[in-house]
Amino acid sequence: MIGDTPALSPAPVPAPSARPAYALEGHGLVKTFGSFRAVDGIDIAVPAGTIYGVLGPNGAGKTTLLRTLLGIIDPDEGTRTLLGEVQPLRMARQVGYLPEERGLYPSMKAYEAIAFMGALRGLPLKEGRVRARAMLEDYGMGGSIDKPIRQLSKGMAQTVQLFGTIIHEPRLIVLDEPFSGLDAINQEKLEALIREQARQGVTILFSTHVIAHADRLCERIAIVAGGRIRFEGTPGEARDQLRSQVRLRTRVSDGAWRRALPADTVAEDGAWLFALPDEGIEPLLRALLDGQAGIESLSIERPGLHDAFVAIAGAAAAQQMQAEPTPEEDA
Ligand SMILES: Nc1ncnc2c1ncn2[C@@H]1O[C@H](COP(=O)(O)OP(=O)(O)OP(=O)(O)O)[C@@H](O)[C@H]1O
Repeated sequence: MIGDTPALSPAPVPAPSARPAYALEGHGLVKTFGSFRAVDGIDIAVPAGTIYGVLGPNGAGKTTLLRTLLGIIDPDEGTRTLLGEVQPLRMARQVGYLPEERGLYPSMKAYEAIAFMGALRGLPLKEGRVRARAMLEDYGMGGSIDKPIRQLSKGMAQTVQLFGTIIHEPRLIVLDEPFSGLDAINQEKLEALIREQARQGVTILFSTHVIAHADRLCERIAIVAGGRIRFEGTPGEARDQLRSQVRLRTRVSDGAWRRALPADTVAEDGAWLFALPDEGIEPLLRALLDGQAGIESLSIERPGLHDAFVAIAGAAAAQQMQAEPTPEEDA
């Protein structure tokens, strides 16, 4: 949405040593629409230079949270700091924001649209045009440089908007559901682009309802449901909230060894399934060997981020996420 650009009153870029530890901070944020609390008391801190994911189902409050942090909407309660500035809009030229509702002028040529978006964030048009052409060329979209937006596929137009979001080389990039509407190849390219920006020291904050992207990309995540953060930490820490599962297959179906299996063991697809015991696997292994259970296979399965999400945000929220359309359906 090109028009989504606040009035600019740039603050000077601080020297690297003066840069804040957190690119974005929110404390006690509340945003209500009527009596509905879309953001219901959120504390968040996005470390500078990290890739940070806000993960949650539709309606969780992700967009409202991002917009509140950016200063596009004001919270009813709480405070926020963007790149060390308590008035977020003062840092607008240092920020690239890709809103969920995409939109470009259909008659504008692809490179012009990118340069125009850069100009809205203070980049001279001439420089923007040069950069835009190079970006499209490097990305394998050289054939689309001079095409009007209306002739581009939805995914290509989205890429153009993404380039317009980053052309002015912001220090903070905020992307609202950037993967939706992209096919698998372009999702991969976007992941690579996000990693490359992070390598250059840019902070990336993105929202998603697709757990795999967050799992692959993010150093830290916040799981949001019902306007609240239910978990904050690394994807690994989210997984650690759950115990690993043991999957055991035996050649012998019964025997005294069965008493060694934990009480919560269930049978699934011809295997025994149970949570890894607190004391580890060795005592159980010994009992199985002594009892001649005939171990066919035994695996310890670490929970995935999806399992952690189910446990943290609740099965209902996870089901809602699974019901989301695939990129192809989305396109
Ligand atoms: N301007 C508004 N007026 C009234 N209700 C709103 C407004 N903006 C958001 N909401 C409501 O607040 C809740 C959170 O919306 P939000 O867009 O922040 O969620 P989200 O997690 O980004 O989900 P989605 O991915 O579907 O956009 C939703 O129930 C939504 O209907």
